[in-house]
Amino acid sequence: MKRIYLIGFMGCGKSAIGRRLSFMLKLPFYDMDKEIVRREGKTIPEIFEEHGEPYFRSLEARFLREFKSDCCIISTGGGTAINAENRKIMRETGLVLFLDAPFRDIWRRIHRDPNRPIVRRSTKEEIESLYHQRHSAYKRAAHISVRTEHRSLRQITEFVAFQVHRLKGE
Ligand SMILES: Nc1ncnc2c1ncn2[C@@H]1O[C@H](COP(=O)(O)OP(=O)(O)O)[C@@H](O)[C@H]1O
Ligand SMILES: O=C(O)C1=C[C@@H](OP(=O)(O)O)[C@@H](O)[C@H](O)C1
Ligand SMILES: [Mg+2]
Repeated sequence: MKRIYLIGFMGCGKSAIGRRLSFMLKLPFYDMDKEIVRREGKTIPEIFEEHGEPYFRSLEARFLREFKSDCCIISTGGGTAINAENRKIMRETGLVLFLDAPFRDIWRRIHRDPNRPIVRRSTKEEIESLYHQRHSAYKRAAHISVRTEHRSLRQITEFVAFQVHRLKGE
């Protein structure tokens, strides 16, 4: 089996669902943000502040270009799927799932989080506009879209696991 990628806007649940899915499917889990933080020895806000956003984007692209393992779950960052080369790599090396959450759920989850530099530097209106701008890139990248509204983490994880089994059986 190839890789399973979770994509979507900040706060849609990529990290939380990826971790649960890895327990459920007994597959290794990689959270791209955490891998980048570990390799750089800096937090995401520190990387943004000290080196700028383009440098962070180059680290995301390099992670995908150089990553070697198969049969694993990868939670991307909210901006990963915006890059065309990243989309191509993900679609060619795995199954790409878009966690499609409504903006009001997203905003409730992220607006007070100090670890997301894009949220820290923007107004609610700017984040909402970014949410709409990015939506089509997520749709383009994804093999499957999963609507998360009114669903618990457990329900979403079970649904994603079901989709993975279904596709494996085809
Ligand atoms: N469907 C959901 N129901 C309840 N809480 C959720 C749901 N999706 C995400 N969360 C919570 O929202 C927060 C942000 O989720 P996270 O996995 O960090 O998002 P992402 O990695 O996509 O930015 C976490 O505390 C997570 O547990
Ligand atoms: O949407 C974005 O551009 C970002 C999302 C973050 O990941 P999450 O989607 O896990 O919050 C992290 O990669 C960084 O703060 C930039
Ligand atoms: Mg995350």
